[in-house]
Amino acid sequence: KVHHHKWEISYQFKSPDCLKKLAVTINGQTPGPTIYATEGDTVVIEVKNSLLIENVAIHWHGIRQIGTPWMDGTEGVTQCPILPGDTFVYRFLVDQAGTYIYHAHYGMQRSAGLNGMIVVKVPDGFKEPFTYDREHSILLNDWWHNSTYEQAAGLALPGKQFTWVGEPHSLLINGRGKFNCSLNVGGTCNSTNPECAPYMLTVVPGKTYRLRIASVTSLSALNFEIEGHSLTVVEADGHYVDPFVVKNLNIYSGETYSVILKADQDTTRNYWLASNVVSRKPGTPTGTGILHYYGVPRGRLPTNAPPVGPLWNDTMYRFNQSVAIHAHPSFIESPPSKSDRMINLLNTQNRVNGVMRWSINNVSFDLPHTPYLIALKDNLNHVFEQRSPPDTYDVKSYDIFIPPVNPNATRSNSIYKLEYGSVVDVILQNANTLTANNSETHPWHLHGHDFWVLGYGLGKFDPESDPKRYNLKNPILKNTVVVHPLGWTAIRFKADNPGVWAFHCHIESHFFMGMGIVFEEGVEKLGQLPKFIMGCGESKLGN
Ligand SMILES: O=C1O[C@H]([C@@H](O)CO)C(O)=C1O
Repeated sequence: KVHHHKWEISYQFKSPDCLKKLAVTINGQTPGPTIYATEGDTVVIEVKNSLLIENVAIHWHGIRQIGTPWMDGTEGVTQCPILPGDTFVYRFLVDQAGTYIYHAHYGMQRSAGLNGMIVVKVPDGFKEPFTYDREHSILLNDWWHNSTYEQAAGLALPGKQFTWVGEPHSLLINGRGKFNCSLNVGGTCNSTNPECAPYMLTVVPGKTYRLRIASVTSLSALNFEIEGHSLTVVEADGHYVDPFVVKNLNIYSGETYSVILKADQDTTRNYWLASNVVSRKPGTPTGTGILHYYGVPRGRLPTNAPPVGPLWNDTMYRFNQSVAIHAHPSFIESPPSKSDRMINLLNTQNRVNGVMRWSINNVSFDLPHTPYLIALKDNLNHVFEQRSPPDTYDVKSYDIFIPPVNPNATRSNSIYKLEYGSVVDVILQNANTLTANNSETHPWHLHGHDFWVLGYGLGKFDPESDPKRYNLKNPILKNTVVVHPLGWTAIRFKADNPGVWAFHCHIESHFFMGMGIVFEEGVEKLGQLPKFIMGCGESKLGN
């Protein structure tokens, strides 16, 4: 089956947290419409860019784009941006049931509001390893009142002019939050605006629900809780997991989960849905919604305060939840037992010519203006640096517990070329930032593949002993994985999807500040590239 969608992207005034702000919308909405399809279907989205003076590109996060690498929607990597007034038609196969998201992948545009969910159902007759009566989708986000231009410009300024984006003003649940309007006297905040009425999840007593939960936050790691109810985690990034019960779910930007919720508590009251910042010192109030028991007046708020989540700096709590996730016993896809190449990536915060950057093995990533896919196919070798970035750093002696001894890094747009069909291990190592006694959480997202999560550690990765402890028995497959503060995460994937694929921290400001790399594999296997992805930089429309 082919699903056709017609989207117009435009700026509109929106009040998701009660304060009026220009937001990038899809057909006037933010979040955008949910895309529904069944495994094996084709989705066609005709995107018209009606932003007045801004380009756009849309990434289908978690969709592997096997055979259609030019549909990945990553500006600078797989396509030229869509110019104002132009229309671009995305067309791709959804080959794997599960919960996915879409969002802008151009500059820091995602945080302006261009995001939404993709729900891919299992084919008729397929039995999932759990049952439920109904399903609902919950999209979590963080939200700022200043524009993404202001944010991006501030991050690019040198020295003291550097302006960090700061903690979000609000947390949104399905595009709804509540800013405290008394802090905006004389402004445009209106707490009675129906646009910021809390999201209400209505449940019928005794019924069972599948909640598809996704995070498109620009910065925040979140903890999601439904007051008084436990959640059974059953899916992560499109893969069934061995079910496990949590009081609340830590969810990092770019991740998706399905949880099972039973409406089995006191049916004479309503309960809070709560989204709290974890892993950074919170500066944002709890984002709330309502779990509404059918029969209770909709407007009746719980009289108690909403849940505040775990301690924000309880890394162990989050680490333990990460390691609790395993593949479902009936759906184990075993990883190859060995890898052909090991890439050790050290994540550090640095300065390059006075500008604050993030780097990987001391290389801070810059996107070129000619998309790699086109440059590689057309042998435009001069449009990006041809020297490969380093596969490793001084793993043995680098001290991750102190600010970098050499705070300088270089900027480069060089890429990693992978042998087609080879098995690649990547070990991501977090270190101390430029500030003493500080290390951050980074969710890394790989385009074009799912990878096995072989292991997590806190502290320094030991290349001798840690690989011996890798989970090769029932590792989960994911497209986004967290690296905990001062910790490491090891993943394995097969480089078998011809194309060029970004791999980066899903914190939007961090990728903007250089925290990412790009893999190339098997581009020579691709036929002629479609012309409509071309026309920018040195890629000529007529090529
Ligand atoms: O990239 C970042 O910069 C700031 C801070 O380190 C400098 O202001 C921060 O918290 C980040 O995550």
